[in-house]
Amino acid sequence: MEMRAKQDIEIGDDITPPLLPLSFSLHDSFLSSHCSSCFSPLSFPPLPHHHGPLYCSAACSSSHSPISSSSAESFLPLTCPRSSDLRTALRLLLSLPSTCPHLHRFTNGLLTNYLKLTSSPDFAAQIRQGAIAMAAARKLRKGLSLDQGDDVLLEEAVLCLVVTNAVEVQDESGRSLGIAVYDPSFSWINHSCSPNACYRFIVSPPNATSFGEDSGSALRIVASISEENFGVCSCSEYDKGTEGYKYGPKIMVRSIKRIKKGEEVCVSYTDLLQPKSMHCVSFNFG
Ligand SMILES: C[S@@+](CC[C@H](N)C(=O)[O-])C[C@H]1O[C@@H](n2cnc3c(N)ncnc32)[C@H](O)[C@@H]1O
Repeated sequence: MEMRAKQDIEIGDDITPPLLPLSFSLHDSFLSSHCSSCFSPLSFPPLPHHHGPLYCSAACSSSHSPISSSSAESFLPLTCPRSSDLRTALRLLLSLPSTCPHLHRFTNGLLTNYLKLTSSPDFAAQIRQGAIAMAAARKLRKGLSLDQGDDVLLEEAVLCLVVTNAVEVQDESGRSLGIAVYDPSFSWINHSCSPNACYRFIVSPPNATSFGEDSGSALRIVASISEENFGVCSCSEYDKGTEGYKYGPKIMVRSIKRIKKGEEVCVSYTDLLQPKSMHCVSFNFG
């Protein structure tokens, strides 16, 4: 899938409204200093060696802690590498069907890239290890233990979905606080080394209106089926999307060039200040 402009767009225009995430998680190193729900800095000093979620307000706690506890993330081993990926995937599983009908794309329209990602034996082993940790946590929450023969395909697919679609959420100083997965309005936008749009985050506590949030901008892009997906899926299958969060880091997309109606809208998935040769090669989209 790809996204195209619905109309002519001028440079510097907002092309999406602020979008709330479908799932998100702070990186381990920010769990003790930032709110796990809205990602704003906590007003009290960091709690050393703290691993679970902390919240800035009762509103954040009541919106997020039920999700955090039903996702089974507190049963993950403490030493999991990149546990923000696993927490994001576990939280996403709460809103997805418990079976895995399409390995290639979930019913919310998001691509998993399962076959492509698991074609590398090293990466396949990492995905499997993460999926086993997730499946074991889900079973432990029910007082059960994972059996050797248990199928972890659903967990593997959702972890691949996170790897494919999650973006690093940065604060104003460019620090990467955690990751978030957004619905197809954002996630269907492809990468370009010469993008015509960029994105930024709105990280603020509930009820605080941040700059740009009240701009009243509408969604000015529309899904289009790329050659690769032609005949495999139709946009209407995914129109409803998945219900996301009420709080969390919001994302907005803005044009950085004039874009003509029908033209594909692309962002750069990486820091454009890196040498060009590096970031184009690293995605291996060839
Ligand atoms: C966030 S998704 C973007 C939407 C995706 N094209 C889809 O059909 O859902 C990221 C994935 O899209 C594909 N992709 C993104 N930009 C691409 C590009 N410039 N060329 C080829 N594939 C691209 C890669 O498979 C990548 O892992």
